[in-house]
Amino acid sequence: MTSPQPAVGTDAATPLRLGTRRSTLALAQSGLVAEQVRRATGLPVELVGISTHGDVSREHLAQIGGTGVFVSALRDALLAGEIDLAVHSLKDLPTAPHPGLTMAAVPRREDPRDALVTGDGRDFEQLLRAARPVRVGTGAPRRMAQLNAWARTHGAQLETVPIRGNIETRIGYVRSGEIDAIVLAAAGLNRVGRIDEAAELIAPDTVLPAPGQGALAVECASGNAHLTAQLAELDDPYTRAAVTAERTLLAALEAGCSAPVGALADLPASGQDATEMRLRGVVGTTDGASLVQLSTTGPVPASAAEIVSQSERLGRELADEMLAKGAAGLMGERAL
Ligand SMILES: NCc1[nH]cc(CCC(=O)O)c1CC(=O)O
Repeated sequence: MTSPQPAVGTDAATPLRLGTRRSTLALAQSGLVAEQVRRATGLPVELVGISTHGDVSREHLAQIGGTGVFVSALRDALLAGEIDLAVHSLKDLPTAPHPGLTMAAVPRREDPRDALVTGDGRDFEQLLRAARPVRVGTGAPRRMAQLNAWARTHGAQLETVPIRGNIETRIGYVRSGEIDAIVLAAAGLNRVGRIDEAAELIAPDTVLPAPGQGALAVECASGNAHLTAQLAELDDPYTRAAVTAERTLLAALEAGCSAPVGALADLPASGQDATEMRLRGVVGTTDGASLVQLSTTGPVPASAAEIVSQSERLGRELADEMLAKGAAGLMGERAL
């Protein structure tokens, strides 16, 4: 994985060290960003594999707090100066900024939707017509709430099975027939080259993705001003605005990373002429019996300065409306 170091004494540029986990998805994401960084800086970039306790003990990890452990190992390496930059799935990052680190770039987001992989290629509604409860592999409260609500509109029943592991392992449960379907982020499937295996890309009107889903965050040490400026070239202002609105909504609902909150900011009108940004949000009980789903619109930020202020305002506005409709009570079930 590590490309050859330039021999000592040569005048080859010192490579930028991009820290990455070794999962297929992490390597794919890091590889994509490494290529963009090479183009933007003209510097060589080497991938540095970071092993985490979480990679060693996955079962335990799921119980002690999911992907947070992976994020921390990369952040520790950044703060220790062992690596220069790290790439995270934005949806795995806590909403609070991390002291000493800067989110230097949010590259252009790809498909934010959830995808459904099924054993026989049937889509969700076809599966619901089966006589027995459909077994869907997901432990995410957000997905459980919205899939259960969807099943209810068809008078059907779901059985959600909390499966764990990386994308390959999860698809394996469907292929072996242990479960009927699995829900995965389309972006992740796409990055590992398996999007063709999706039976359905789920419309956000039915299942809103996790805040930040499909987007990446490129992080470096705040003190590294030169690199921060170079990485800014990778930033996509529109993606930055959208994920800022989504993550502000999440934070304002005071929801943790595993809370049943879906959010998506997009442009309801297509193309360059869009003047409005729409933010949709949902919270619900995991059984899908109660959902609070609302949307609001605001102006598309016209400048870098407006991205933060306008997107944050949109996120807070929608959170206030959702809280007024009882959102807090629905999330409260997590404490039970
Ligand atoms: N929860 C783990 C995780 N974190 C990011 C992705 C996919 C990539 C992305 O959303 O950018 C996934 C897998 C999944 O939810 O299917």
